This record gives sequence, C-alpha cells and structure tokens, in this order.
Amino acid sequence: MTPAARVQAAIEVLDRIGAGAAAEQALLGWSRGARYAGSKDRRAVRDHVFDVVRRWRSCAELGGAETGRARMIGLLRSQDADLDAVFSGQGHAPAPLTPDERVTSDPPQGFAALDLPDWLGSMFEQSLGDQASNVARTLQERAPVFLRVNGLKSTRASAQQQLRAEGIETTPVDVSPTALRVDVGARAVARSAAYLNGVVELQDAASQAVVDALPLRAGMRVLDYCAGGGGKALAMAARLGAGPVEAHDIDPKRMTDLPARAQRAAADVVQTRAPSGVYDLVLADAPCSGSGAWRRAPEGKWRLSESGLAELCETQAEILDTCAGLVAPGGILAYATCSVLNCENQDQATAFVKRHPGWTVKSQKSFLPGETGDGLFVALIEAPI
Ligand SMILES: C[S@@+](CC[C@H](N)C(=O)[O-])C[C@H]1O[C@@H](n2cnc3c(N)ncnc32)[C@H](O)[C@@H]1O
Repeated sequence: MTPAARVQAAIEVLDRIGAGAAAEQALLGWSRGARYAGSKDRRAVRDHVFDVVRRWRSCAELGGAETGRARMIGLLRSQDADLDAVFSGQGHAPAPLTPDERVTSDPPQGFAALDLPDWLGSMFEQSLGDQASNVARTLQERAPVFLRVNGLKSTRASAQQQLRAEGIETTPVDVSPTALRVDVGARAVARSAAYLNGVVELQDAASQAVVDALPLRAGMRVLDYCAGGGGKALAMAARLGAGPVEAHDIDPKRMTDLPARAQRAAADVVQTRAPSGVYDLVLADAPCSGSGAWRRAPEGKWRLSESGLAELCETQAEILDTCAGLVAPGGILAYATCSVLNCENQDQATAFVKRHPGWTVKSQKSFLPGETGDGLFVALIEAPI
C-alpha cells in the first residue's frame, strides 16, 4: 500500500469508530477485508487511527468536520504534512481536498486543544491543578513501550544484553529497579527469546513501581483481588520469590492467559474463585476510568460519561469494602488505579477509612503519565490489630 492508501484505509476505520464501533473491532473489520495489506501497512493504518483517536476533538476542529476524512485532514494539518501529496485522488489515495476542506480554522482552544471533553477537563483541573494541561498533552501522544525484568530469571543488566543480541535496545527507567524502556525494536519483543523464556514481560514502568511500593515479604499470604491479565500478580510473585500469589477476578476469563504467563515466568501464581480466610496483603487494583493510561487506550477518554465515572467510583468503594473482610489484623489493603482523578484515588482511600474506623492510610503515591510510565495511584491502608 502507498502511504496515501494507508491514510484512506485509516479514514474508513475512523468512520466506523465514529459510527460507534470499538477501535480494535473497526481495525479488525478493515483488516479482514484487506488481504492485500502487509504487516507494515496494518501497523501504519493502526498508528494513524490511534493517533487520531488520541486527538479526536482537536482533529475534528482542525479538519472542519466530524468525519473520518476530516479528522485525518486535521491530524495531518497538525503535523504540517503536505495534504495535496496525500489527498491526490490517484490510485487508492483519498480524493483531492474540496475548496471547503482547504479553508483552515483557528487552532483549537481550551479543552478542545487538550483533547478532553469539557466535563473531564474541569475534573482534570480539580485533580491536577497546574499539572492538568501537561498531563492532558501527554495523553495526546503515543506511550513508550516498557518491559519488566523478571527477577526470578535474570537481572536488568543481563536482560538488556539478551535483548540487545536480538536487536532490541533498552534503557533502564529510574521509577522501578525492574523497568526497561524499549528504544529500538519494540515490535520484536513479543517474538524475542527473552520474552518467550520469561526473562522479560511487557508491563508499564509505573505499574511496576506500584508493585515496588507494596510491603511484600517472603512467607506472606497475598491476594490479587482484581487480577485481570495478572500483570501485577506476576510482578508480586517475582518480588516474593516463593509464592503463591492468589489471583482472583470477578470475570475469570480475564485470567485465561495467566497460567501460561506464570509458567513462562516461573512465577507461583494460583487462581482462586472464592478467596477465603485472611491475607497479609490484599491488592485491589480496581476497575477505573483508565485516565492515566489513555495514551494506550484513548477511546476511554471519549466514551467515559459523568454517570459512568460515578458508577466506577461506587464499584471501587464496594470492592474496597469486600477486600477489607479479607485482610488479616494488622495486614495491608493496597488500593491501586490507573487513574489521575482524585475521586477514584485519594477520595476513595479517605472515604474508606471513614467507613472503617481503626484502619489507617499509611501512604499514598501518585504517578503522572510521562516518560516513566502511565498515571497510577496506590494507597496502603493498614487494618487494625
Ligand atoms: C485494572 S484491571 C486489573 C489489571 C491487573 N491487576 C493487571 O495488573 O494486569 C481491573 C480488573 O478488575 C476486575 N473487576 C471488576 N469488578 C470487580 C469486582 N467487583 N471484583 C473483582 N474484580 C473485579 C475486572 O474484571 C478487571 O479485570
């Protein structure tokens, strides 16, 4: 495919997203009908699509309409691309620009320039103060790829060497002693021997730092109550050395890949449908807006509603209350989100200790999205003796 044909394909995918399809589904739908497209073409179309979804609002303003074509024009305009070279109408390229499409508007302002819905823009300001614009701008960009070095199998220096031998260049990231940022060869990671042998896992660097913040000690009974794919359960097992870490999720299908991942990593993680008794540490990595990770999953920014956020906050409080019953006297309830919004973070920890006299918030840590990972929050809440 020519670069222009890839843009035309992205326009078609964006129209499907604009009509309500999820981005992954829309890409899959296009990809199934595009047998002529090679892997580089598919990656390029995907990159165009996600670049626009991150900047959905400003691209529409810059392109002058809410169609896939207009948003793509808006994206290319923001990049100072030569629009006539792309919109040539030749071969599979998009049709030439109309006179209306040639008219450029003033640059987007306010929350449109930051690619946030107005209501969320206000919440960003309330939660992040003078960091709000910086965080929103960061969420307009692609996220770096990070790896976690599995301490059960390797050291960071040795993992770097193994990866380098496979053409993957990395840099240690200060936020966690296990984190590497991939500088070259990100697409090769999933088929590298280092990955397939469990030496490294794909995991955001700040997510690793959240696990670093947990007071884990060998011999503890540990539960990951919202384990999902098990990224944090695996990291906890690596820190504990000897397990097991018990992994639970309301939707066990989400843990389908966990046994294979645990085996690859030589990590002692067992699944439990019904946690019972009490644990020294319970991690509640709760479902949330995902606002700290909108570089990777940008649709969330546009699909989240005020009522949806309120529902998430209710669920978070319910999960915390349930988990409280699973923590041993003097044990730790660790509450984590990948959100930058106070209502899902500090406010939840504060409300929890108000509802549960005797419990105390021992520490809270927030990570903003940036060069060292996604935006996350973790609070350590101690149970009364
Ligand atoms: C943020 S994700 C977990 C990510 C995971 N800990 C990791 O590091 O890869 C939240 C998970 O919570 C699960 N969940 C939602 N409501 C729940 C509930 N009431 N009880 C337990 N798990 C729940 C979801 O199915 C989802 O897998």
